[in-house]
Amino acid sequence: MGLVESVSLRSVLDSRGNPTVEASVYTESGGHGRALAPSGASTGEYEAIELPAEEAIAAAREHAVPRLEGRVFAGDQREVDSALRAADGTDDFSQIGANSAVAISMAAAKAGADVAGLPLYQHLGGAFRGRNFPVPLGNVVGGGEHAQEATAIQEFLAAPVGAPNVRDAVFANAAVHHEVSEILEDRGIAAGLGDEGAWAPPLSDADALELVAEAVETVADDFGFEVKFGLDMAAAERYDAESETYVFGDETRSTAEQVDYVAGLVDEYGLAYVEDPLDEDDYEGFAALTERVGDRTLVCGDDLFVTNTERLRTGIEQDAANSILVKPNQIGTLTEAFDAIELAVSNGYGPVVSHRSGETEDTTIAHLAVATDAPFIKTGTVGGERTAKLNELIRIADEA
Ligand SMILES: C=C(OP(=O)(O)O)C(=O)O
Ligand SMILES: [Mg+2]
Repeated sequence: MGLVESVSLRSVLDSRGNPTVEASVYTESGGHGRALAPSGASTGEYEAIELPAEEAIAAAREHAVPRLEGRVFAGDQREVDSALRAADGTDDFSQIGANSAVAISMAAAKAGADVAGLPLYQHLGGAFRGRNFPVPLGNVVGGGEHAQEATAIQEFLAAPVGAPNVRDAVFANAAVHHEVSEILEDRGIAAGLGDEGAWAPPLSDADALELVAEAVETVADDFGFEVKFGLDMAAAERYDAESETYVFGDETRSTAEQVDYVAGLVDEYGLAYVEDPLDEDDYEGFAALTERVGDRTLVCGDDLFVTNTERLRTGIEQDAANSILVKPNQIGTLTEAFDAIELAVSNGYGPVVSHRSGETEDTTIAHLAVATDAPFIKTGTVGGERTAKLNELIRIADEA
């Protein structure tokens, strides 16, 4: 039925104007799936390797495609993904590229769904999937590696935790984005947009915190439900291993000071979410912060866990966090992203399915979040490659 007949690969544009890998999978029965790889800028040291698109395509054509065509069924995701692993033969997909791997993995899932005549979320989630929808975390202000001359903290994320449905949540985030723009205009602060479509104003972190707090309060009043906010500090990008300090703008902090600082922000601003507050090697620092504030906010590991079950297991053993960011291209296959979610959930960690700063019109992560009943999805606020996922969530909610 769903035997893979052919796999084709090409290089296309991503949202930063860089080449990325697109895969098409066709089955003998006429099923088809197409998927595109995203790309990070503030990548974790332990992520699977993204190769230059043309290199990844050539390597996958040579090593992976022959192991798939006529040999695996598109609907059998584990079989597809273990064929990709076997074809690559390394731990980090450095042979065929995690970008080729993830594009093929997601395209096969879509071809499997097509053969089964099911929407992707239903194919992935099965008959017993949950009925919840993820709360979208929407990047409204940002800097770090995603914009020049802007905040040191990478992302300020609206979190409409009280929204009654996914549509209202998505529109609340867009309203926060508009509100931020109005406040900036009133204060005469010119700002461009960062890679993810967030405002990138030349503000200190302290000023940006005040501004976003004001914007979410206004929108919460307008919409009549609770809208909080959170942060992705992307602290690994700000950690200087030699001096063992974090440098955020004009401020330099020791690890203990960084823990104090973040714990203070959680209480001062009622933060719903803090991602990568410490360096990607600092399980201990994460654990110290989680002990302090883990009962009232999500402490999420992105660069810390890189969607890798082994690193997540270490985190679980050390009580390092209570949440994991899930980016399929960090690990290379949908199977391993699923495994990370399953391990997280069974240990009380909340999975947050996530886009990358370099994105495409691909909507797989919206389906992945719904299929796994993930409590949160982080996929921007405005901009076509972000709204592709947000609008897909609204469509899924309408049809579910
Ligand atoms: C989405 C992020 O950025 P990037 O894709 O650049 O890693 C992130 O750090 O969570
Ligand atoms: Mg991050």
